[in-house]
Parts: sequence; C-alpha cells; structure tokens
Amino acid sequence: MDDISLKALAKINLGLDVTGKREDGYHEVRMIMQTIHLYDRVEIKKTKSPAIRVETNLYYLPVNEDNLVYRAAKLMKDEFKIKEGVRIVLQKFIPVAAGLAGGSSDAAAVLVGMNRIFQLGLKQDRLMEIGLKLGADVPFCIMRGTALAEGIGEVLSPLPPMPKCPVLIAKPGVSVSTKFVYENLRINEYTKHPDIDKIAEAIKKKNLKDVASGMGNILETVTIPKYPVIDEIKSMMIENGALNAMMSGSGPTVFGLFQGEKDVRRAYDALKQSGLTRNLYTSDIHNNRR
Ligand SMILES: C[C@@](CO)(OP(=O)(O)O)[C@H](O)COP(=O)(O)OP(=O)(O)OC[C@H]1O[C@@H](n2ccc(N)nc2=O)[C@H](O)[C@@H]1O
Ligand SMILES: Nc1ncnc2c1ncn2[C@@H]1O[C@H](COP(=O)(O)OP(=O)(O)O)[C@@H](O)[C@H]1O
Repeated sequence: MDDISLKALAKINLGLDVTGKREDGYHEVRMIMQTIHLYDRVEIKKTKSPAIRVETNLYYLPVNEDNLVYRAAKLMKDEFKIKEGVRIVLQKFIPVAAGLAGGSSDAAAVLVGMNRIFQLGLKQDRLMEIGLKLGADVPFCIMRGTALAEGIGEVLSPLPPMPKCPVLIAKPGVSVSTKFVYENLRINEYTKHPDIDKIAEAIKKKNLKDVASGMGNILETVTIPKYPVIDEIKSMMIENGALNAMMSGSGPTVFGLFQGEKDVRRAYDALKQSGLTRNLYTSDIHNNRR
C-alpha cells in the first residue's frame, strides 16, 4: 500500500475542569472528550524523494513545520528512520483555532496513516505516546470515542458510548489561541467547577438529559468575557430547543446537544438568520474507536 486516505474527526468537550498547574506551565485537567462526525480529509502518499510535502485547501495555513501534519510526519520519519518521503494532501473542513482539535486530529491521522503505509506495526498505545509530543489532545484524537481525560489531557479512561444525538456546531468569526486562554485562567474560591464525575455517570447510565444538564467548561470564564458573542450563541441555541449549549475547549466554538432532528433544524435556522456565526454545521456523535 503506497497511499491512504483518512478522516480526521473533530472533538467536543462535554465537560472541562482545571484542577491545577504544573511547573512547566501546563494545566492539570479533568475533561469529558467526545468525537463528533465533522472531519478533515487527510491523504498520505509515499514518495521516493525523502521530502515531506504538504498541500492544503486553506491558503492561510502553513505548509512547513508550522503545520501539525508536517510535524507529525517529521516525527515519524526521524523516530523510525524512514528514508522515503510523503506527500500529504489536507482538506480542511473543521474550523481552525476553534476548540475542536482540528490540527491535533490531522496530526493523529498522519501518525495512524504512516504506521499503516510504512508497515511499522506500532500499537495504538505507542502511537498515543508519540502523539503527546505534538499536543495534549493528540492521544485522544488517536483513540476517539468517549473518554475521561486527566493529566494534561493524555491520561485517558475510555467511557461507554455517549447516547447518540444531533449536535449543532457554531463558530463566531473570531479565533482563540489555546495558549492565551490557559495563561489567562484565574481560579479562586468563587470559581464554579463543573462536576465531571456527574457527566461520566450520566454517560454510563445512557441518560442524555443528565449529560446535557451536567455540561460545564471552566475555560468559558476566560473566553466569554473577551467574546460575549459566545454567550449570545449559547442562549440562541437553548431558546431554540437545545438540551444545553456550551463552548468547546478553549473556544470560541459553541456546540448544542439536541433531542431530535426537528429541534436542531430550528436552532440551525435561527442561528443562520442571526448572522452571529461564521461556521455553522449540524453534526452527530461518533462513537467508534480506532
Ligand atoms: C483546551 C483543549 C481541551 O480539549 O482543547 P482546544 O481548545 O485546544 O481544542 C486542550 O486542553 C488543549 O490541548 P492542545 O490544543 O492539544 O494543547 P497543546 O497544543 O499541547 O498546548 C497549547 C497551549 O495550551 C496550554 N495547555 C494545554 C493543555 C493543558 N492541559 N494545559 C495547558 O496549559 C499549553 O501551555 C500550550 O501553551
Ligand atoms: N493542520 C492544521 N490544522 C489547523 N491548524 C493548524 C494545523 N497545523 C497547525 N495549525 C495551527 O494551530 C493552531 C490551532 O489550531 P486548531 O487545532 O485548529 O485549534 P484548537 O487547538 O483550538 O482546536 C492554528 O492557529 C493553526 O495556525
């Protein structure tokens, strides 16, 4: 096999809490991670020339070592002394710098894809270890499904599949840097922490309503004051039938969980009309692990 085409799926955080800060500046988290069916397409072709070449449909994305797919390919080449090169064609559909782990998922796809086309025979755990060098969310993007993430996001405990439901994804026309959000997080005794265990319990009981009512993201305390439009989008989703709506990751994307297709359509139409969002997609829960 000389080439492979893979989906790089986005994630949402059904819950996100920060419990401490490490000496290296990274934060200790407790998060409920969920893969959704919104994806980039990553094609990888083996080439005789040793170079890594990247092409993408988004003109503003770098195609050098600043692109996570380039970094992932370089890491695999160096680690496993691969002499050949790769040509990577990246078709982006996941909004960039949105809190949906698009870049991390693209990198995960390159690790998985190169493991296959170069027949390296690496187990998933090993790929996840390598992935952590590229970003805290990469191990989850390799595993997929539903999981409790601890540590800096890399200590993963699989959870049973989240109940299926329509998901509305709405990103306002602003971009947020994850680094900025973590650096500006201030936690004190008044800060409300989401109950991560309650969400995990609701998932185990397959109770969608309790998952929705338990949703919470401590990073909203940084991103929403800076971009109040996030709150407007959340309110609009809830007023139009969402079980609940919340910011994903460091934002600014808002997702809503819905009971059925009719509800999600109503909220989609309302948001489309409002002009509050630049990217608006209906999606759903993707439970299959890799
Ligand atoms: C907030 C989350 C929630 O899933 O997702 P996104 O909003 O990025 O999608 C993640 O914790 C983001 O993970 P990821 O985007 O892979 O992080 P990295 O590239 O490793 O780090 C980006 C920046 O965030 C900070 N960071 C990241 C993870 C973490 N647990 N603590 C941190 O303080 C790092 O210091 C770094 O400056
Ligand atoms: N393949 C990639 N896709 C998207 N962004 C990338 C990629 N490679 C590098 N980046 C850079 O990483 C930053 C964060 O990207 P992304 O993963 O989309 O966001 P988030 O961490 O919020 O989920 C962007 O500002 C972008 O310049």
